[in-house]
Amino acid sequence: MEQKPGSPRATRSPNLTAAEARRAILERLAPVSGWERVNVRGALGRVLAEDVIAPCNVPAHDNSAMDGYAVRFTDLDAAGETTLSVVGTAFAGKPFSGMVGAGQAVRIMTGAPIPQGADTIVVQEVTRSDQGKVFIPAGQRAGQNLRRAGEDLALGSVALPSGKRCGPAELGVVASLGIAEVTVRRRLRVAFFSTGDELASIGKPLAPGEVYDSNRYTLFGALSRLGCELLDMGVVRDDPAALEAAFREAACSADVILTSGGVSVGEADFIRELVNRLGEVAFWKIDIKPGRPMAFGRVGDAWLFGLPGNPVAVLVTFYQFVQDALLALSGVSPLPEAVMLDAICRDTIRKQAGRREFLRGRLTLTDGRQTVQLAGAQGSGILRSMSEANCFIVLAEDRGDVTAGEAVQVQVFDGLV
Ligand SMILES: Nc1nc2c(c(=O)[nH]1)N[C@H]1C(S)=C(S)[C@@H](COP(=O)(O)OP(=O)(O)OC[C@H]3O[C@@H](n4cnc5c(N)ncnc54)[C@H](O)[C@@H]3O)O[C@H]1N2
Ligand code: MOO
Repeated sequence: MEQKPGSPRATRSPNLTAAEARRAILERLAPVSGWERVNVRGALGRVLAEDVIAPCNVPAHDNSAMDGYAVRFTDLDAAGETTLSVVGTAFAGKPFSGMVGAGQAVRIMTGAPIPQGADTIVVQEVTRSDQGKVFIPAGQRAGQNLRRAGEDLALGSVALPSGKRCGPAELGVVASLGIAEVTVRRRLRVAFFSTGDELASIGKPLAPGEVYDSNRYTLFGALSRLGCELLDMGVVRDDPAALEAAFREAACSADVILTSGGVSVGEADFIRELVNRLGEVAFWKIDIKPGRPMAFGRVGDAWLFGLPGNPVAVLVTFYQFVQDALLALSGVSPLPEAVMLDAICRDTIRKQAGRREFLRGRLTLTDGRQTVQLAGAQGSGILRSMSEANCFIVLAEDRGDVTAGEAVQVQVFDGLV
């Protein structure tokens, strides 16, 4: 259809935007089927295939949040000091079995069950004790310093939902319920290889014009952290027959195929053509930098991500598109949201409007304000600045140059829990 000159579509690039590409990928993907039972430690990094229902309350009983005295609130003088007789001691794991009667208190430790009759804990530091008596000052609140049974996880409730990826906190939650095994989705199988005649394997001297194959190690790291089952297929030469054989083998053995290199328009860039023949290329150009040529599609029953060869473009496309796709295929739901922050940019940056740019940045707190600066040179072959960065500076499509002192959005690399 003809476009009116000046209308937004008339000037629009035929490539997808980053958001369109993410959507196009994610709307096609459904989680792999298949599950297994694993023990608590084995659940680290795995995705729950069913809800974990609490078989008990956590905590199992009302208990004290502080070291102090368990008392009856009605005994306390609101206006002055109250003297109570100490009739016993309650430890975590060694409850006081008697009853706290009128005018009585029980010495209690953090975590110890609340003795019968008591309803309030007075923290030790505000009290005095002498010869079996404890003196409680005015100003206590009814029910203070108590942790209720089930206040963390209530019996019968969903402690962890299906689709949750287990990190350290989830392992702790499962263990706190006394559960020894959980049901998780099977691991995603990912086959990956580097393409290029110039690639040399590490440990060998470089011939003229060669570079060491670093992308396969970067991808190994990124994929291992996601808990994928890996099929490392090495380096495949820029030879259509060798590439076809590699794709066929990968498609038979994996859910996902990841390649790097060969997706641009050079004479040795065969990937797109080949995938179109063996399956389907859904798209292969995104208006981003770095990482503009990235092919997404299918080969046989496997999903294909043909990442660009430049080492930084590999990581940018992996984090912006592939990682969430792999998580979605692994059954993670909902997908984790990227941590985006506003920060004052300390550098001036030239930016071409019409594409989304991801720059490597270092985010710091300077004089109480979040500020970010470029983490070194930004060429898409310069991996060192990636290793020195702790965030991407994300410049949206409609943004032009950034002048030092302006606010920018950053995407923080790491989650903690
Ligand atoms: N005429 C055009 N040229 C290029 C375009 C374009 O649109 N038109 N796009 C540029 C962009 S952007 C990128 S990114 C690259 C992507 O090209 P390829 O995916 O075909 O990648 P290669 O040409 O194979 O390699 C690019 C670069 O990266 C090095 N490389 C490749 N694999 C590895 C590896 N496993 N480990 C380390 N380094 C690797 C390779 O030696 C090249 O230097 O194309 C631009 N050109
Ligand atoms: O993907 Mo390229 O320059 O955008 O690295």
